[in-house]
Amino acid sequence: MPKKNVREAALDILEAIEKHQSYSNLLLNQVIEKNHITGPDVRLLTELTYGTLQRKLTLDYYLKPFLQKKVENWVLNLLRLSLYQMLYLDKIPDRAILFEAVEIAKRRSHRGISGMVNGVLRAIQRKGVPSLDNIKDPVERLSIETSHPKWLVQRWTEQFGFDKTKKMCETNLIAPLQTARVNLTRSSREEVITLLENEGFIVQESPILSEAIQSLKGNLVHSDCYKKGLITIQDESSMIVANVMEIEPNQLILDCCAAPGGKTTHIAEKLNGTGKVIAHDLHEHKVKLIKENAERLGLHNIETIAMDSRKIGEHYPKNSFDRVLVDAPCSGLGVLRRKPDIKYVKSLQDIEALQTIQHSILAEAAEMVKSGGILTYSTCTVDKEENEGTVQYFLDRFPDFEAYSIKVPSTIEPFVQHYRLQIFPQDFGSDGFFIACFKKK
Ligand SMILES: C[S@@+](CC[C@H](N)C(=O)[O-])C[C@H]1O[C@@H](n2cnc3c(N)ncnc32)[C@H](O)[C@@H]1O
Repeated sequence: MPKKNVREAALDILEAIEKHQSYSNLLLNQVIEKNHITGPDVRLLTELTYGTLQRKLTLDYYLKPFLQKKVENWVLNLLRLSLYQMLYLDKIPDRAILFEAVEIAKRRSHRGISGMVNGVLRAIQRKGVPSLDNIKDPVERLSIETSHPKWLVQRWTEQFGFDKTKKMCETNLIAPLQTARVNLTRSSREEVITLLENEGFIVQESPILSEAIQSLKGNLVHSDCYKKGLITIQDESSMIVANVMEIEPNQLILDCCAAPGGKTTHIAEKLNGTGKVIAHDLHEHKVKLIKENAERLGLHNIETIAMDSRKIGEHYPKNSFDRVLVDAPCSGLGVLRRKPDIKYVKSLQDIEALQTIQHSILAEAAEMVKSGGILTYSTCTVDKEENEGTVQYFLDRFPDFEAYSIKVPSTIEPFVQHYRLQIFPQDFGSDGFFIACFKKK
């Protein structure tokens, strides 16, 4: 198969994202595979795609005075892609950026378009981009400067204050470190670090969790340690969830929203060969991912079922599980560093619709918990109404549960407030995340 030029591949991905064909991370992997892109080109493609997407609103602000009339979407994306390189990447000379942009425009269209692309980029080179100081409203300025929609910056400012919002928006522009969880049923963190170093990776211990490692160089998915089931790629915030569930040997645990199985497998590891985790997700193809992960990690105490967790009451007797986890489908506003497209497509209506689903799943999950058992609710989002609102809904609706103060490692303790934990991306450099526990009386 012919290899596609990296910039053209980036443009394809940007366009597909805008047409809502898929999420950026999935599209990137598909394009890398399809075009046999390898080594430094993978890094460049990732940087170009994520960088341009992350900075979309800022780039549009800069481009606006140079565009006389509306341009086709692919042309706008080509201009964004080129300007991103001109402004944020110092290793690529402007003349190379302009040359590539014009060549792509020529291949895709007629002379008029390539001339216009050339003209706009040259004008920006000559005149420079407009200053952000022209924006007087602080919320609007933060929105443009960090490329988050204004409604979201406004909402976060009302919920958490301007300073916290500013830090969050700025952190969302920084690529996260890859982190992994060591499968402690098979190895220790020290052993895995040595093995990975022998493979040429540069890794270090996580300062916040004893089973976590951080990769400073190299994609751990390609390591032998990963293939042999010694590690799972997982964000540190996600790893906190199984840590607060107070898992003990021989427990029966229900994971209501489990695919691809990051937390299911962590729970199974904590059960250390005893007990059982029953893992649900909506569709068979998603459940398959949990099975594959369990097999890779050599975990035999996991049972998977494709099921709508809004109907679990039809499948199990009441009060049958020691622990129940609802790692709910959510607005995902805590993972904007990994999925920048989310910030442009999620709306207030989405948050409300997701909350309704969360309420239904929690209502069913509540019935499943044994007396004295713990129900854990978590999301990878930062939104007070979605998270705290759901907690309040639950406590009001289920008086047989009480808010249960979560027990976290000492490094995370200062962040627990009112029994629950809202992690911001700037707190530890991990995903924005929310965790609350309820104990059945
Ligand atoms: C946040 S993700 C779960 C991530 C997973 N717990 C992990 O750690 O790998 C939420 C999951 O909920 C699933 N989901 C959404 N609605 C559901 C429902 N009604 N019943 C069961 N699963 C559902 C989605 O398919 C998605 O896989």
